[in-house]
Amino acid sequence: MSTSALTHRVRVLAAPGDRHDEILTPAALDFVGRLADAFGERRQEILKERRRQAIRIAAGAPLDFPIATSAVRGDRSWRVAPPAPGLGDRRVEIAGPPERRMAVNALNSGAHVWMADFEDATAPTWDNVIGGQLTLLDAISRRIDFSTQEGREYRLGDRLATVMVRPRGWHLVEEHLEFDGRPVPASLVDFGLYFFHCAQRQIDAGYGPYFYLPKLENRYEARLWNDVFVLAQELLGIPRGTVRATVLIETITAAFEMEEILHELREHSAGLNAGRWDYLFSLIKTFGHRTDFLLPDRAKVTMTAPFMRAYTELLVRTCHRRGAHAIGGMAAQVPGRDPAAREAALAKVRLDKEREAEDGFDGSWVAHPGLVPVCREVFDTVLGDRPHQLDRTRDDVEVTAADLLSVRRVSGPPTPEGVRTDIAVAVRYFDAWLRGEGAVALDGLMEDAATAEIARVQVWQWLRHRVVDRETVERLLDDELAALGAQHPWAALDEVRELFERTASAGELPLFFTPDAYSRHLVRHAEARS
Ligand SMILES: CC(=O)SCCNC(=O)CCNC(=O)[C@H](O)C(C)(C)COP(=O)(O)OP(=O)(O)OC[C@H]1O[C@@H](n2cnc3c(N)ncnc32)[C@H](O)[C@@H]1OP(=O)(O)O
Ligand SMILES: O=CC(=O)O
Ligand SMILES: [Mg+2]
Repeated sequence: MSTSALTHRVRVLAAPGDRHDEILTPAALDFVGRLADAFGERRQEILKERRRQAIRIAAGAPLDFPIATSAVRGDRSWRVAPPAPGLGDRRVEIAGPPERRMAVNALNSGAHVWMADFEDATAPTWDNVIGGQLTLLDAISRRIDFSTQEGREYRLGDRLATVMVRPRGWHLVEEHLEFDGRPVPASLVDFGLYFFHCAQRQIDAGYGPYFYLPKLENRYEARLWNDVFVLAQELLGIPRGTVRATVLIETITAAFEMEEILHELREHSAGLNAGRWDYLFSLIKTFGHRTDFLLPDRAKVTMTAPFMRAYTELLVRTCHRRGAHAIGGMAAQVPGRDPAAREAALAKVRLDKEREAEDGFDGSWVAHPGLVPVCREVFDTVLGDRPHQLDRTRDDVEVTAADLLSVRRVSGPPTPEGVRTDIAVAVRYFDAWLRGEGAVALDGLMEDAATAEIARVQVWQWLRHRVVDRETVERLLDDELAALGAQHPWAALDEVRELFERTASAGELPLFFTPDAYSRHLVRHAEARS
């Protein structure tokens, strides 16, 4: 692709970092500029529609499977594209931020897929965003090997996981890149830079440019992604249909449009994933104002809760009817070092994966290399030599709108320990995120942006329904901040307090904690460079 007149409309507003010029080439910026030019307005429309939908629901409009698309659901003839090279067998997928050490570990972990994550597991500092692109470029070009000062060697082995990249969601912008004086949608930055530098390299290596798409709320958002793929392939002369993308069903509204989302993306679809943590967050956020949606401690809302089960059962049935992989969600446990805690974590992960494999999922996510064997073992037992179980069409599953929303059966107030835990998680995670870490292990659990969203939105909900009083929350917040300060003298206590107060205890509920926190705390503007 030749650079075009768009280059001067794209500006980098950040100080040059080490090797950033390898990613921010004029041609790559031009490519991202073209995507921003073509899709920036539609992204705005999508955000407006999200707000309109939230208002409709708050005013009492029922959520249901859309009547307008009943023909798509009723037509048994369509299927998604067949699995692309490297995506036929996905029984174990490991997620993690695109950081060099983690990348080598994930690629060598024995998992079939590495989900390189710019969304829930990455705090989007400019260094993390461009560093992540460099990690991907180096990994895919097989020049990522390195040794640490302590003499530890990180070398890619012979059998590597297939790379799938998760760009940031439509709600975020990248303020260090401007197109026509406006920040570029973060989704287009992460997707565009990876696609520009690595799509052809991946094809040459026998794979392709593969993606995970986060936080979609409806079919129009899937259509937008499909159009992005079509244009991106056209611009780089890559055959249409080379891209594959797995959509995370992780919002309550998307659960009502699973078939439509597959249909929109069908020539590029690589199935659906049960993004259970954001799903729970979305449910609370969407219906937080209703007392019948009051949820107790996070630990009590498990995947066997009827409404969570309805969601995963529907996901498997929907995917398999359309020839698409159904990928399970993230069990939050990480192994840790203490042998007893490790055993307990492994047992919990095993149970979770067993349920998924028996329900018909074709594979599932793990958060840590130490969990790859258990996930593999469970899926090996169910799949045997078969790469997947697409033939299990789950015609026995019937899920209604009421089933997806049957929260009443688990609803109730929190325990004092549940309240304390959520405040501790939010405080500790916000501190890590503000320092550039998007995923952390806290008390044996993986915490990331999705789980932190649950923590803060639960506190908001409990305050709103007065099942917890403000004084208690303030006292616990003080305690947690004091404990954090004692443990980490460098912690950004004032910023964390402010972030918590704005997102968990303010009267109005911000839709995400990340956009505003990003603008206030992670953006480091410098003179425009191009
Ligand atoms: C809700 C969702 O969206 S889930 C998906 C998004 N979330 C994620 O992807 C989180 C993925 N997991 C992680 O980031 C990490 O496991 C954490 C942060 C939770 C814990 O990491 P650590 O504290 O480093 O764990 P631990 O000390 O046990 O790690 C041991 C080794 O395993 C590596 N490791 C741990 N997790 C991963 C991972 N997901 N991918 C690759 N390597 C990993 C570490 O880098 C470390 O390697 P090293 O010895 O070479 O330095
Ligand atoms: O992205 C995954 C989730 O559970 O959220
Ligand atoms: Mg998520």
